[in-house]
Amino acid sequence: MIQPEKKDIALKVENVSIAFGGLKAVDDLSFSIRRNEIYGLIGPNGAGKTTIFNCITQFYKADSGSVHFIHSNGKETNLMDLEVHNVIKEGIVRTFQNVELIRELSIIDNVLVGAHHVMHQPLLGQLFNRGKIRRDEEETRKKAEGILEFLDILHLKNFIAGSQPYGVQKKVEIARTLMSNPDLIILDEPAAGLNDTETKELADRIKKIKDVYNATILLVEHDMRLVMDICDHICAISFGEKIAEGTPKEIQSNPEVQKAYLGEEGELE
Ligand SMILES: Nc1ncnc2c1ncn2[C@@H]1O[C@H](COP(=O)(O)OP(=O)(O)OP(=O)(O)O)[C@@H](O)[C@H]1O
Repeated sequence: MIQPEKKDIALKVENVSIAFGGLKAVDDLSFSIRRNEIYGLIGPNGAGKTTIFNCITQFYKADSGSVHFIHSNGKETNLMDLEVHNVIKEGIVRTFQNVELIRELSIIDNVLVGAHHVMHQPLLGQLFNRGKIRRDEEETRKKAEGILEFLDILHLKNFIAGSQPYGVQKKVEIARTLMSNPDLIILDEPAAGLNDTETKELADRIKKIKDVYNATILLVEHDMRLVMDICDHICAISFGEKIAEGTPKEIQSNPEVQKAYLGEEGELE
């Protein structure tokens, strides 16, 4: 694979390792993601995909290695220096393997939760700037509605999130990430639980998100058709180690990858 130039890189994972007890879940893993690309992380069950996501977002602190995020203005941040709640302020957001919405709230309110850290005002500001706060809230609501429209679920905005089909809930989760103007969106198995039609629609949306929101996207996914269809580059891991990296075509024909998947349901087609 042609290595990207430094200025084109958005995320650089270098020699990251983490062990749980005696088990090395991620072992000296390195990869770089280009700005404004869709990058896929694949591997059999238990390969360490979610663990590396957690090491990037600082939910887990890696035992060794570094994770650098490079902003479009060239500023570089070692995410390992940050606490988990500060990672979002760098423009990095994620969705979870299992949808994590506030089930009792309406769809629009769930999306508005995604603007919380942008909206935060000190108490004195809240007392003296009521007009401005109202205008900000209106603007935020309009933005949320715009995102719901982009994802074709604006007509459902007042429905309770927990009452909606899984495909809709997944879209709401994605909508929430878009509220914070992210530079890097991390999607953990976005197609899990979706049917074929929903998966195709999701693939189309993820490509559009990349273009419309000018974001870089990192995803873990077992649905190989989705991965091969939308990813610009893919990293395949097995037992926490990188076994291959390249374009979808290169990954599909890689013998090591095929061996790792032998007997797995997710065939490389
Ligand atoms: N908090 C933890 N404590 C102990 N072991 C863990 C922890 N998190 C992950 N592991 C172990 O690390 C290994 C990698 O798990 P991980 O969830 O990252 O795999 P994965 O590739 O995301 O799998 P899947 O595709 O099934 O979601 C597994 O053996 C898992 O049991």
